[in-house]
Amino acid sequence: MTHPPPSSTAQDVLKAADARRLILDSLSPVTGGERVELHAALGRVLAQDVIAPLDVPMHDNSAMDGYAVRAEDLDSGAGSETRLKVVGSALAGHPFAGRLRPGEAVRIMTGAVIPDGADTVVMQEIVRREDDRIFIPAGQQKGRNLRRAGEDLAAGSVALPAGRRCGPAELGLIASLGIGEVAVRRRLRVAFFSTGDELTPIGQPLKPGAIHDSNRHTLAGALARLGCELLDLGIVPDRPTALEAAFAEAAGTADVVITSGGVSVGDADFIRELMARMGEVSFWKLAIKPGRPMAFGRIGDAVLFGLPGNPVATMVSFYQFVQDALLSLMGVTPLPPAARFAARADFALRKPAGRVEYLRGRLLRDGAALGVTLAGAQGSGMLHSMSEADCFIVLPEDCTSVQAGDTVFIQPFHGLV
Ligand SMILES: Nc1nc2c(c(=O)[nH]1)N[C@H]1C(S)=C(S)[C@@H](COP(=O)(O)OP(=O)(O)OC[C@H]3O[C@@H](n4cnc5c(N)ncnc54)[C@H](O)[C@@H]3O)O[C@H]1N2
Ligand code: MOO
Ligand SMILES: [Mg+2]
Repeated sequence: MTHPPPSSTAQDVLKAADARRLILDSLSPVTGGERVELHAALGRVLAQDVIAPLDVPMHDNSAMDGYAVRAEDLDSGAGSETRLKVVGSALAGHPFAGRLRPGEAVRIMTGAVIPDGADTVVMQEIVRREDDRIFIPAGQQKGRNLRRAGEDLAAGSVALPAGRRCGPAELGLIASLGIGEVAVRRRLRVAFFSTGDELTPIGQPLKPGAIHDSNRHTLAGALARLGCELLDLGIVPDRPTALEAAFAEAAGTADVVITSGGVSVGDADFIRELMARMGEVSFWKLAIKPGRPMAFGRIGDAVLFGLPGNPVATMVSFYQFVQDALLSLMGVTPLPPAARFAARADFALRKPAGRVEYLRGRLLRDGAALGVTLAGAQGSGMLHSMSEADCFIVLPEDCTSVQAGDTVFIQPFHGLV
């Protein structure tokens, strides 16, 4: 296979934001879905709105442990305290059966249904009790300490919109509605393989110049966290026929194909040409570091990402471009905004203008302020500092230096996956 001469003209280089937009604009969600039981819905994307079949909460209930009373019995001014007779009790799950009459109160616990006739709860701490009598200071407000029926969700309203990815809060909310099964989009099928003659699976001896394949394991982890169905196609050598067969198999079975390595301009870098021959491809030199080369395209209906081989470049490309693309294909709407926070740098460095740099950083909790330090050496093959890091420090294209004390932007990893 022949290669076009390496090109390094400025117009080849795309800004990260433009590449992201180009990718997202070209994608639409996969079709098809299934119904799953609630316990299996974590990480899944709702295919339909979830409508509340009942009010949440279902009844007016108490927000405090105390006494349910009738506000009109109380002295609302600065006068003397009110004396009431305790005629019964209401606990969560055990409503008071009767109706409150003038001069009466019911002992009530948090979550218990407000008895008929009562309209206010007075918290226990401000009430004096003597046998079955209570004394309430003047100045209580009508309607205090009540949680109204339907105040969280009214029956018939949209509890969760289609396109929402279910996290713990969504599972709890769906359960609170008494719904045990939800309609979700089908899982995204993602095929992935590593490319490179030097790559050796764990457990096999390393020949001279060989290394263990790590990218497949980082990708498997990142994809599993997103809830994708994984098709691990292993290691494929730098041989066009082998790569072509792997692409054909992957594109025939998966929605998305992700490869790592072989995407630059070296003599064994065949990915871009193969993708172009088998389908269509936009090859980009991106104005970012690490992760400069990346191939994006399609073979048939399958979306392809040819990620750069350097292990940290693979991860940066995944988090900056692939993750949102996968969420979009999974049907997530709206995509979560990129979480960026300002932090005080405790390091100094210089960088050339022109590329966004994603440095591996470690957050420092320095009193109320957020600080950040470098997580270690920043070579694009160095996974150790990636494992030490809990955020990317994002230095924009036009930044040329950072001084200790400068404000920089960070992306926490927990916002990425
Ligand atoms: N003349 C140029 N050379 C390079 C450029 C460039 O613009 N002009 N870009 C550099 C950048 S930036 C990167 S990143 C790499 C991308 O290279 P490839 O995608 O072609 O990847 P390989 O050449 O196959 O491998 C690069 C490096 O990564 C190691 N690797 C690959 N796969 C794995 C894996 N699965 N597990 C662990 N390590 C892996 C591989 O052994 C190499 O060391 O190109 C630069 N060159
Ligand atoms: O993406 Mo490359 O990692 O800048 O070396
Ligand atoms: Mg290469």
